[in-house]
Amino acid sequence: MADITLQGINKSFGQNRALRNLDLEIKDGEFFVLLGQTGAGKTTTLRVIAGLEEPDNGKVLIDGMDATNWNAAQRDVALVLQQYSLYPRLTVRGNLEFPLKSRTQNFTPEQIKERVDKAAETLQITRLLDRKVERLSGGEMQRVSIGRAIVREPRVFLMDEPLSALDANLRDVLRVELKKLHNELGATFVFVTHDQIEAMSMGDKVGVLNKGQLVQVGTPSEIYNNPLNTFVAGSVGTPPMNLMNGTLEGGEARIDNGFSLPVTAIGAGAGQPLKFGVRPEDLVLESGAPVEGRVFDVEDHGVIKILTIDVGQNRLHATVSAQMKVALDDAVRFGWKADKVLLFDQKNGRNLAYA
Ligand SMILES: Nc1ncnc2c1ncn2[C@@H]1O[C@H](COP(=O)(O)OP(=O)(O)OP(=O)(O)O)[C@@H](O)[C@H]1O
Repeated sequence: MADITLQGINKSFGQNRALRNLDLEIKDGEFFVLLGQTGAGKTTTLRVIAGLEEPDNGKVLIDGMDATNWNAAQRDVALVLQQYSLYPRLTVRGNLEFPLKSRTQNFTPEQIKERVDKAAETLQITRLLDRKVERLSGGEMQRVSIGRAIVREPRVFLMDEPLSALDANLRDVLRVELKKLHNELGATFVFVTHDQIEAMSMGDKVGVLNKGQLVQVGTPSEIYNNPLNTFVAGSVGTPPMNLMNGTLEGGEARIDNGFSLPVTAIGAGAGQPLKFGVRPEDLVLESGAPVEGRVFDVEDHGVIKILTIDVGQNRLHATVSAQMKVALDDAVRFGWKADKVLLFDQKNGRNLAYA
């Protein structure tokens, strides 16, 4: 079990600044998700925590102790990767035993068997123990790689997009299982992904990384409901938040080349160029609503429909009930939930509620 703290970490590869003054605090036993697009610095952050990458400056603390100069083995962390990195010719049991048989470990054969059997049971792969790894499916292989981390009983599990090579159904199953595993083990998990659904559904805390900087850390609902800026607002939600340029006048949002609707006054933002943010589920479609738009696209998702609506020069997404009868090119009327509209500074993208 361990707290992890990164303080002022910088890491460059040549001209390329992968991490910029990164501060991060992960609490003991937390399921912490690092969310970011490709190249944001997620893997580099994990490798710095693991002791596989040396930061140019800054500190890594584990349980409050300065671990910056500790090697990977001293840190007692286990890394699970997207690529399985298993030994294909060994059996599942052979792969699970492997980390316990290295020269620096002093486990008796009984202890090894006990740990392997326990991990296999936890991951429901007992029936596969004698099978060669090369004859497993992708999902089974990923369970084995997680098993290889579990047998070591590390203080921290570092997971680098472990589900991204799996098909969607299997990803859903393993997402739930990983959360259960985290509860059972009570260990600290740091989980890296570019998939916002994974991040929001798994994390106790989510840290949003952009260009080597941590933009916001919060619970999934804080990140969703109160994004620090337009970058975070656009990083979570399917489809993401609608963002429209406009100004605030007399308690109304005047959307450029579009429409006017009331917003709950927050006492800031009048007279300056703004971006108004509203989630697709906070647009309200009903006859008699104040604004008219035209349906550009309809996506039927079974339980809900996602409409793309053109209003003047703005293109908005709205989530509606699957029962709503609507077709391409229909005229629809909508309003919004005035208390759900967020105001962002148009220039720097910051949520005015944070300013
Ligand atoms: N060993 C390396 N040599 C040179 N550049 C590197 C190296 N490792 C990472 N980088 C660069 O550092 C930046 C951050 O990379 P990193 O792999 O941490 O991002 P990431 O968020 O994990 O991306 P992805 O989702 O694509 O894996 C990228 O611009 C990458 O090209």
